[in-house]
Amino acid sequence: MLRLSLNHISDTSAWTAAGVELPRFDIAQVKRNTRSKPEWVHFGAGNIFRGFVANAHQKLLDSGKADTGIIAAESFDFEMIDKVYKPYDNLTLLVLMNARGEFQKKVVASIVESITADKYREADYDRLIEIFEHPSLQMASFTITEKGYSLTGPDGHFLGIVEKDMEAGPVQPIHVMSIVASLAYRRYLKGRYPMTFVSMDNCSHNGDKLKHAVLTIAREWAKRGLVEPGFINYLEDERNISFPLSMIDKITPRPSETVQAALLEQGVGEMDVIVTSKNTYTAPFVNAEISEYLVIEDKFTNGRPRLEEAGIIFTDRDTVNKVETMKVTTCLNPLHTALAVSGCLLGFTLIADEMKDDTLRRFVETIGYTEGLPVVVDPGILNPKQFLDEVLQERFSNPFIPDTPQRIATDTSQKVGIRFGETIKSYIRREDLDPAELTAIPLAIAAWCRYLLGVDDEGQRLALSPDPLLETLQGHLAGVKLGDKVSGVRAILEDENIFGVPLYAIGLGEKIERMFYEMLEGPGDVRTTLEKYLK
Ligand SMILES: NC(=O)c1ccc[n+]([C@@H]2O[C@H](COP(=O)([O-])OP(=O)(O)OC[C@H]3O[C@@H](n4cnc5c(N)ncnc54)[C@H](O)[C@@H]3O)[C@@H](O)[C@H]2O)c1
Ligand SMILES: O=P(O)(O)OC[C@@H](O)[C@@H](O)[C@H](O)[C@H](O)CO
Repeated sequence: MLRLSLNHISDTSAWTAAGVELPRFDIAQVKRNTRSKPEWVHFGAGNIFRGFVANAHQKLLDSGKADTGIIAAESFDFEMIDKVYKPYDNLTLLVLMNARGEFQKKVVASIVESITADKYREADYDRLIEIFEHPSLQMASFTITEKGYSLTGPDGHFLGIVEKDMEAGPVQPIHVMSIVASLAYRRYLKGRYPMTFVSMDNCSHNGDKLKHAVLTIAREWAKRGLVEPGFINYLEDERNISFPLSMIDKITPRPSETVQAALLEQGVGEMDVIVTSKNTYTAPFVNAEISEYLVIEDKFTNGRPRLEEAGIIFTDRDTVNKVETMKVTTCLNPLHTALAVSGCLLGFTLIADEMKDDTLRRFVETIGYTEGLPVVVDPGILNPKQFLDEVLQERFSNPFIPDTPQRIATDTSQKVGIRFGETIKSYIRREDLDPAELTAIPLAIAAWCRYLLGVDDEGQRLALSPDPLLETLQGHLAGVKLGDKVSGVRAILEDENIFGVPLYAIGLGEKIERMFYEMLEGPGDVRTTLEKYLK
């Protein structure tokens, strides 16, 4: 039985016989190079990082175009490092699946160190500081989910840990944004060396969001005299520290037990899927689709790996902004969220199965083609219609991609403003369009509110995916049952922090409420409401 470790992959013939591609570079040498000349740290050691970003870098290592690896830093869920990085020598088995169900298997070894950004693990934390004090460091990248950048809670006030970090200064940070600010401060003190921070999360203007969060923390420290004013200038000056925008796209589902079982049949063992106590789904393998796009604003202050030679597009800010707007607000993520909440309500556990359902297919086609495309931003480098065609006809429909509505429904409160609010804003801006005429987007929002009830379309209890606002949102719907004609749904819909638009002022609030109450009438009425509006 093959087991993922540096020792085991040295038996190349056994892995090759199992159809697994192996790294073609000298891992020990790259590890030594990285130790003495660290160039790239990544925060958020999750699936997309291992399945896409690390694999892209491996292409450079394999072809001799890079000689240092990536250092994975985990600031939130330390169990991942302890359970799927260290025991497997930081290796990942990447499984890419095409629409015929064939696996392309590859060992990704470009992550050569894994570190917990845990102030109680001194050796790790000291190494992180050493890395940030090193002039060679070119970039820190991030896939920490949208909520990772959030410093405030539902009430608009700073989170408790953020307040503590602001009081304590750069010595003992807990929140990932404080950790980053504090490491940047060490770099500033050491030599004011330049570097670049690249957010690769699915949020609009991700680089700006990262910059805003890091600067907010730093400014609070400066106000309290805990850092010098020069540090703020250092962070603000784009010749020192840059925060490019990016757009990342590759459907990377949670590791699936079906894939684990198939790997076992193909002779690869010890691939257990782990759900950590912080609810991260992780495994020694990552399963993903083949399609991938990563577009990054080319604004690096201390050099960068030649990732363009691994298929990554570097371009100007305006183009990234457009391509990200196209994907996150129109052509992929809104459709995903609509399938997520409706799929959970209707008992689906696979996105591809939802695409076989006529009503749900019509639902996302209407959001994409009918409501999204008229206001889509055309980035020039990718054609929105072709991108949408590929999403709907190939990517979502691929039955071998084990993606679940439950994964995508995670943190929906953090995403609806971007995924639906931006299109609604475009309808408000355009004189020839009226947001009140929209149908499928309000239906998706109504379905999300109906989902928050925690009762599926058959009237059975529904376990909801984690969401930082879940308690508050469910509080508005407390005691509401099927058949009720009153509820606190209006309080949810009125919250402009969530949707980014005043739904009632633009004639959508009442419409969504109406749809919500129709879905609430009785068992089966989520489906009948969707059918009624999507005829
Ligand atoms: N999976 C995909 O299909 C995909 C595709 C494109 C973009 N993305 C982006 O990448 C993000 C991560 O996706 P993934 O598949 O790697 O998820 P994952 O669950 O495998 O990993 C999430 C990572 O974020 C960290 N994290 C979670 N909450 C955090 C917090 N509050 N503070 C700091 N770190 C936190 C976790 O510890 C983990 O390292 C997504 O939220 C999205 O923005 C994902
Ligand atoms: O990762 P999230 O939580 O922002 O969103 C869930 C999915 O919509 C997302 O991961 C997509 O799979 C991804 O954006 C495809 O590129």
